Amino acid sequence: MTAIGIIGCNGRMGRAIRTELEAKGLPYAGGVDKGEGDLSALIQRSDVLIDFSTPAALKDTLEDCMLAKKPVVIGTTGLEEAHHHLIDAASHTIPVLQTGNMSLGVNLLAALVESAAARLGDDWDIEIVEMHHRHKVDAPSGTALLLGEAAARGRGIALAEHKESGRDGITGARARGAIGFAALRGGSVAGDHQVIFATDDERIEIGHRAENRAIFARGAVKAALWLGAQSAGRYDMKNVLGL
Ligand SMILES: NC(=O)C1=CN([C@@H]2O[C@H](COP(=O)(O)OP(=O)(O)OC[C@H]3O[C@@H](n4cnc5c(N)ncnc54)[C@H](OP(=O)(O)O)[C@@H]3O)[C@@H](O)[C@H]2O)C=CC1
Ligand SMILES: O=C(O)C1=N[C@H](C(=O)O)C[C@H](O)C1
Repeated sequence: MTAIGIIGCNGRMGRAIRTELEAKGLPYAGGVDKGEGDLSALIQRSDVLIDFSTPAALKDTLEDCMLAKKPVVIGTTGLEEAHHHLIDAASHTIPVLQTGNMSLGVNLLAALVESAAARLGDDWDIEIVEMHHRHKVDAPSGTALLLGEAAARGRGIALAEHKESGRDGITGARARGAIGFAALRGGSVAGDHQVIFATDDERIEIGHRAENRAIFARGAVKAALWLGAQSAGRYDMKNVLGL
């Protein structure tokens, strides 16, 4: 049976994944957390790694996984362009799955958003609103960015060139074709996302609400079991879920 190791094992997601492994009777190879545990030793004794920690940990994780030729599932968000380059480079040596959201619901939502964006012209403004618990440190959320990428793909544009986030003060009118982001933080919200398509006189709103972290943990474990049987390459949840 596939033994799964967790990077960030004591965090909210680390704990949720341990609960999921126990519920499914799957072997837990152990975990590391900030200043706790030996990363290389964990990777050696694991068949697949799951990372829900912090972007700062990613470089060491990928390097050690490459040395040991172990697949890794990356759920950590707040990743920048340089992190994505590291993932691309590692994926030539090992299987790597990275996603801003492990749930079936959000990944299906992304497919719907891509399809709607492909059918609607750029006189339909796209805005993405997300709300998360008060402890979240990154914005926009990884999921909001995943949905923004889906919308941009549908439109045949690059998100980086059309992203508008953090509006404040005299911002000027909205640019035609922009994809906007708004981030709310408060309470214990596990993760709400809404995609709004707005044109003159009408609006389409589609969204997803996570009721707790079990959906992310379930997706992460499913992804790890799937990734353990893949060859080197970069994957996302669409590959796992067959979407
Ligand atoms: N893709 C998805 O589906 C989901 C992604 N996420 C993302 O996962 C990440 C973790 O979320 P969450 O569990 O809520 O956050 P937490 O802060 O609860 O957990 C992160 C854990 O990682 C630890 N950590 C920090 N640095 C390192 C390091 N260098 N090596 C190992 N562990 C480290 C933290 O320790 P300390 O607290 O001491 O810093 C903490 O225990 C976030 O980026 C979040 O956005 C969350 C849910 C779903
Ligand atoms: O930090 C969280 O909690 C979550 N992070 C992910 C994100 O940034 O989208 C996924 C989920 O929404 C919960």
